[in-house]
Amino acid sequence: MTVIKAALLGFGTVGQGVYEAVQTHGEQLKELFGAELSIEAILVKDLSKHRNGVPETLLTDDFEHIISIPDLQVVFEAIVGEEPGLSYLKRSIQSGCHVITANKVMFARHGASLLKEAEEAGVSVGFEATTAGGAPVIRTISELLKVNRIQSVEGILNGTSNFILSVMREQGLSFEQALELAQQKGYAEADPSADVEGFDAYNKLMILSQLAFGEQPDWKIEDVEGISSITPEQVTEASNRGFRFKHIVRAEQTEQGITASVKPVLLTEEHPLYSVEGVINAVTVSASLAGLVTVQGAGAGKLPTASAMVEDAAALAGKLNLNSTVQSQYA
Ligand SMILES: NC(=O)C1=CN([C@@H]2O[C@H](COP(=O)(O)OP(=O)(O)OC[C@H]3O[C@@H](n4cnc5c(N)ncnc54)[C@H](OP(=O)(O)O)[C@@H]3O)[C@@H](O)[C@H]2O)C=CC1
Ligand SMILES: N[C@@H](CC=O)C(=O)O
Repeated sequence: MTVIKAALLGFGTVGQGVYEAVQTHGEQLKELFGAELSIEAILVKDLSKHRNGVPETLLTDDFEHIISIPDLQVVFEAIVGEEPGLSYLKRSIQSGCHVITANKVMFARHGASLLKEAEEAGVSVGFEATTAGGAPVIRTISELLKVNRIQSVEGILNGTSNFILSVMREQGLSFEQALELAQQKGYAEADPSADVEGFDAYNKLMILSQLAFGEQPDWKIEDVEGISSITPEQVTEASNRGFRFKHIVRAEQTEQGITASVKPVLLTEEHPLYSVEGVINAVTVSASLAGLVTVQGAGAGKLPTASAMVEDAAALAGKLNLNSTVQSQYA
């Protein structure tokens, strides 16, 4: 059987979601590609961990094993931190693979150079999953607003923070209880301080700024404010007065350059982001011709994030090599 060989780096919340999505939506992918998308190997850090629902023979802790798979065409990356993700993706690009990443920490800092390397190598980089999970904000800006000049982007970009603020208000949970729930649901980062101190939203804003304005604002990481100091009493008092705390990011093109902010804000019912609740993210783009365009959807979690990654894979239809009748060891 003709297969498109793919590898998966990381088998945590997101990696498991990608594996599941490829299995449950294999027919749709096959129809798009005219061949089966086959996950040939999965890179993990700790081989001794018990993993459900995946053949043990697929697992490896050695990237060299992955990169030496003959005719490998697609590498999905869902591991944590700048390195080794960046090096693995560079190696994959140099080997002629298309890469698809969810790793925003890495992509916020190195996305522009990775995209350049990929262009030179004639392959593509999918990064929809880096920003706003399953809500297709990257594709909306990069493919549907190509002629428009983007004036600003504003929104809620951290699912964990929005979830915490929502359940503190709705269910009267403490900050710690709400965070624990977000962790159980697979929304939070491995180090959740990235979520609640605002750095995750900061990284996503950097990615959007690069995409929308071709550059990132020149500002210091100390300017980022998270939600960790907001108390249940403040949430309740705000709610009684008709306000909701929301963690809002904003970047705007001005004559002086790009200005940006990442901070909690009190919103009234009239504000469009007031009713964006739970793990949902929303981004409003102000575009020169289209006006205000809002994209909204689940900003974190296993399947919404996997959705963004397999949709990036779907965008490779027509770019993949289907001439070889490659034999998968599993087909
Ligand atoms: N969770 C979410 O909703 C979203 C997460 N992301 C991003 O996706 C990426 C993955 O997130 P998530 O799945 O939640 O994270 P997890 O912590 O659940 O999983 C991380 C996976 O990466 C593996 N890993 C970590 N370090 C290495 C390494 N050095 N070499 C090989 N494998 C490694 C781990 O291996 P092992 O299992 O052996 O420990 C694990 O399988 C992160 O960059 C995150 O920021 C993006 C959008 C949404
Ligand atoms: N921890 C992140 C996961 C998705 O990017 C979040 O909560 O938004």
